Amino acid sequence: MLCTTVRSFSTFPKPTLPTPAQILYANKLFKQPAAFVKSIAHVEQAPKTIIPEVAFVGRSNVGKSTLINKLLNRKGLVKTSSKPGHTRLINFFSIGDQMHLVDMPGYGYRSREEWGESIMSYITTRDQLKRTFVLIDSTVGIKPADQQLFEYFDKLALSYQVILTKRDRISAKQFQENKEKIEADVFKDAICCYPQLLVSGQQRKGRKGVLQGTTIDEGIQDIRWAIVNAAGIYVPPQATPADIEN
Ligand SMILES: Nc1nc2c(ncn2[C@@H]2O[C@H](COP(=O)(O)OP(=O)(O)OP(=O)(O)O)[C@@H](O)[C@H]2O)c(=O)[nH]1
Ligand SMILES: [Mg+2]
Repeated sequence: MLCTTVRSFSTFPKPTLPTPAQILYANKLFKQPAAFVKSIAHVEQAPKTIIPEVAFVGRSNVGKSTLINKLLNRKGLVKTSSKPGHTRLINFFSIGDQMHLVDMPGYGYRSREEWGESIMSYITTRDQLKRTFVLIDSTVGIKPADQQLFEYFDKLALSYQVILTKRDRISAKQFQENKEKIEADVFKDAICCYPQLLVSGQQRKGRKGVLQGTTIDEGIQDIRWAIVNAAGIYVPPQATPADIEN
């Protein structure tokens, strides 16, 4: 059986930060035309392509749809709402026909059973799915449903990575405290989780959106690189920005 070893947080691998060339590559890729592909209720209806996919999951209202718009530099391509439970189907968006971003309905609003059926079968059976990004609201932290999901991913050896959202809603000090707690909770037993916690947020008017020493835009760029990397695109660490431009 896979994933039976429990590693302590102190031995969890250190994240490898993207190089300027890798970030440039990811930003260029995300400038390609983005389009809505289709909405599905069951995995059998998913696009019959071999394009690599990454999926975004998390509690209702955590900011999944908003983040996809931000990654694609589009305002209204993905429908968002201040009311939880807005996204009801599994929605596919393409970038330059090279990759699919998959927006999922949230959990924690309607029954988990209902969420579980269609989404779990997509997550567990879809070969094209290369990584699932689990969004956690940085102002709220990890809830039992998130914890259950992490355990499920680890049990099935499915790779996932955590993105902390709504960074702009709390002070730097509060964010740091919440982040450390989330980090300790996520990595305590996780063995299939990528070690870099990613961060997103909205820019606030009249205030530079700062994320742990970097800007919100830089946080979004790191997420773009993580997606490109998950899709299996390799940009060697020794590549320079000039290599990418040429
Ligand atoms: N301040 C702030 N608000 C955000 C952020 N991300 C999302 N929101 C707001 O949170 C609300 C929910 O965002 P959505 O993107 O629709 O959330 P979702 O996770 O797709 O929700 P469901 O589809 O219901 O599962 C909207 O009002 C967004 O404007 C963020 O980073 N900062
Ligand atoms: Mg949504």
